[in-house]
Amino acid sequence: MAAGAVPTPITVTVTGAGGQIGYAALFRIASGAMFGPEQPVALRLLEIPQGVKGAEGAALELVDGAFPLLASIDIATTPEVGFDGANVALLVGSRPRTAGMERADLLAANGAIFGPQGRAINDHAADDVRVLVVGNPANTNALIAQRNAPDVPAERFTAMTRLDHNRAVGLLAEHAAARVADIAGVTIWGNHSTTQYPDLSHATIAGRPAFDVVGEEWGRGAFIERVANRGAEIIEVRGGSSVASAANAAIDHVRDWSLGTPPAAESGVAPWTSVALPSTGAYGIPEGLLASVPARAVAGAWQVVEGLELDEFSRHRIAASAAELAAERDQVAEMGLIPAE
Ligand SMILES: NC(=O)C1=CN([C@@H]2O[C@H](COP(=O)(O)OP(=O)(O)OC[C@H]3O[C@@H](n4cnc5c(N)ncnc54)[C@H](O)[C@@H]3O)[C@@H](O)[C@H]2O)C=CC1
Ligand SMILES: O=C([O-])CC(=O)C(=O)O
Repeated sequence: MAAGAVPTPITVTVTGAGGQIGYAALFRIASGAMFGPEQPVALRLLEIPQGVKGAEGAALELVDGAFPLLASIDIATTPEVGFDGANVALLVGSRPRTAGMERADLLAANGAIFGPQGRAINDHAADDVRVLVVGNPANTNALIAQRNAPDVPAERFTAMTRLDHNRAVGLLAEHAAARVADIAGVTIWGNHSTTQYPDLSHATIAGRPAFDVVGEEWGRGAFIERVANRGAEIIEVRGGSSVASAANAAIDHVRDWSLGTPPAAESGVAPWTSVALPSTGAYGIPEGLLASVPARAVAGAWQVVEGLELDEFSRHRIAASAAELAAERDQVAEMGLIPAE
């Protein structure tokens, strides 16, 4: 690109853009939080007819934000139009859980959304499309979308466990009275559900093993329970599911994917984050399941952090969450939501 030339806008399609997470995410995307302060964005808001007014209202307010990086705003009501030329697809649109519901209850309600969206991404999105599924049950919805998009490389489909990751880091920092910036090596393994395994066995706080600082009993007990049930805790306290922290995590996820995982802080521990990616069999997770693993983004692609030693506790927890994902996969296969192998 010639010096001083303006980069081509990145087209970001946000489904459920008229809903709560959409509302919290759009303004930050427009402000440059996702791709940096030099990169223009074209926003595409995909909604169903009942949600269009919300998207229209958000679009009016986006104009009123006078964001220098916002190249255009379009509203679509079909996935074919909504994903046309999309470079980044944030699949948020789906029904949120309310008090007393488990994620499995959402499979039937939301699974049907992601097949047609996967097909539209396959047929209409840009060749470099990158997909992040936020709508729950996120991992299995992402599997449905991915399996319905056979022409898109499987690893371009991801599901969001960055919120769990950020929760784990935030709660560890709070408990240890440490700085977030001093924490490294936290991993969320498995499903974005209560079977997830927030793992501190490789974590460090200012270079010291986290278990030496907070104790293994807390790190393998109350900590895991708190992180895995944080979504329900938020629903109980706020009266609705996480919104701003979810939007924040989605932006963190796509920003790292596009710009790379930031370099190590002073503690020197090579950083990683947590991403649900189609498994290639690493760490004993059955191939194809979208399970959360430790990963870093390099040159626009996620790389799984390899070679971490897992003790019996960790292996058991990872296998249990992977088994839940396999059961969800079998359930949606029975429902005809993913094509037969
Ligand atoms: N992975 C994660 O860490 C988290 C996931 N979530 C999930 O995110 C999803 C959205 O949450 P909220 O924004 O709070 O819900 P919301 O109900 O405020 O918004 C959802 C929006 O999606 C729209 N929608 C429904 N079906 C659609 C379709 N087929 N195409 C396009 N849009 C569609 C609705 O009209 C609505 O405007 C929920 O499934 C929630 O459980 C929420 C927090 C964290
Ligand atoms: O718990 C929910 O339903 C929303 C969610 O995914 C979370 O906050 O982690």
